[in-house]
Amino acid sequence: MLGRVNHVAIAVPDLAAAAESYRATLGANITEPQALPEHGVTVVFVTLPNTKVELLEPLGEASPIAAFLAKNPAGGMHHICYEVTDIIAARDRLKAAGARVLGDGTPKIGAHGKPVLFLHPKDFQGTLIELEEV
Ligand SMILES: CC[C@@H](C(=O)O)C(=O)SCCNC(=O)CCNC(=O)[C@H](O)C(C)(C)COP(=O)(O)OP(=O)(O)OC[C@H]1O[C@@H](n2cnc3c(N)ncnc32)[C@H](O)[C@@H]1OP(=O)(O)O
Ligand SMILES: [Co+2]
Repeated sequence: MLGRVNHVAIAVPDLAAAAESYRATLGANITEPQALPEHGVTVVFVTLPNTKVELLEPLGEASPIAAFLAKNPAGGMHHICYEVTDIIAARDRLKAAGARVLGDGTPKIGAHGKPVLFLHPKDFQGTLIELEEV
């Protein structure tokens, strides 16, 4: 069911500082900041030869990363995103297996303009999983 790792996400308290650290200190290519109010985050992607790193900063009053940053004020690894070819089939298979699909189970459009869903970290070894249809 799982394809490539699309991205690994890091929640950060200061997106500009994190992006500058990746650009200037690590010499990475980074994208322009993208505000995604429906997801409650602003993102920058670090583009790498084999995958991407997504830097996330909270946006708005009800950001889903606010509690995570309260527990990890300096930031930290937040989720891993796997590609799937059929997100509805993947969702239904996971639900049938007892995994908790977050939200109402309807995919949202993610940062790449593709449908995404999230799976509860307590069901997957303490790691929040994002699925992205490609
Ligand atoms: C940019 C768009 C898109 C893309 O295209 O790439 C994105 O990536 S958007 C990224 C942000 N969106 C989301 O994270 C949506 C899904 N997340 C959620 O619905 C919530 O964050 C959550 C996972 C349900 C957590 O809810 P929250 O209210 O923050 O915390 P809880 O207290 O309910 O947490 C319960 C439990 O889980 C632990 N936890 C929380 N977040 C993580 C995490 N990222 N990784 C590992 N574990 C996590 C939390 O610590 C709690 O554990 P205990 O303390 O043991 O109870
Ligand atoms: Co993501």
